[in-house]
Amino acid sequence: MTKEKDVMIACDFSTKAETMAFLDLFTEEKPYVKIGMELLYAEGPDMVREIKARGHKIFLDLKLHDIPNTVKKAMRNIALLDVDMTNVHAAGTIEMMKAAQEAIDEVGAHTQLIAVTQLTSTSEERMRSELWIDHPIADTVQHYARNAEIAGLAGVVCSPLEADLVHRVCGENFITVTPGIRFADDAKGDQVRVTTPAKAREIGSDYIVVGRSITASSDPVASYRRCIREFVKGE
Ligand SMILES: O=C(O)c1cc(=O)[nH]c(=O)n1[C@@H]1O[C@H](COP(=O)(O)O)[C@@H](O)[C@H]1O
Repeated sequence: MTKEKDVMIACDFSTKAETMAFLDLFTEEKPYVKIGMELLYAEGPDMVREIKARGHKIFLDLKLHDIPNTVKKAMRNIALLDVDMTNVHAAGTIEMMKAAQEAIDEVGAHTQLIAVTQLTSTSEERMRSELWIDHPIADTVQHYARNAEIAGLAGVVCSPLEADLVHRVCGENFITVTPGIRFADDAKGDQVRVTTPAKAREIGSDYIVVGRSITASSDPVASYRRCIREFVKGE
């Protein structure tokens, strides 16, 4: 079975006006968009409904991490928006991830739930010295992915460098959504575990999440198309 691959644009803007002006640039395609905390906290859920009504698929990235009961209730409200994808932190435990999935199932939404394994801005050194996680990052990612699978989730967020490792433990149908994407000549910024769209394809990511390499580009549509060519089409 060939799985769908796609490019998600991280719309990390602070206002609706900015976001809509950005999306208006795309006259020929309807990119999969990721809406995060910055925009949701500023503009509220109506913004999500509006972008959905314009025909975009939406990954609502709110990274829930709390006690199971609170996460379940919050996830119910996300599920009612019927977005295509949303996420929690795998560090919240299997019980918390199960509670989140239950909320989606109870609402009957088609939303795919995925779990963040280790943020792409985290290094192994920082995990050891600050978080006291004394395991290689790849092992932690694999272990958290397995926990997400046990909880019944559809996949994980991980670095593109780890997509293959995740598929090896959780199978090819388990979705890998991978931020930490940069073109070879781009600045890394706050990201640590990064690679290019072409390399992400080679390693086996299912979706790449691309923010600044598209949104801060002098020609965002051209940069988006470059991601599609390199990652989806393998050209
Ligand atoms: O869940 C995410 O989307 C996410 C997880 C992660 O580990 N790393 C990560 O960068 N992200 C998000 O992916 C986007 C990456 O943006 P750029 O670094 O600008 O490409 C941001 O919106 C982050 O919030």
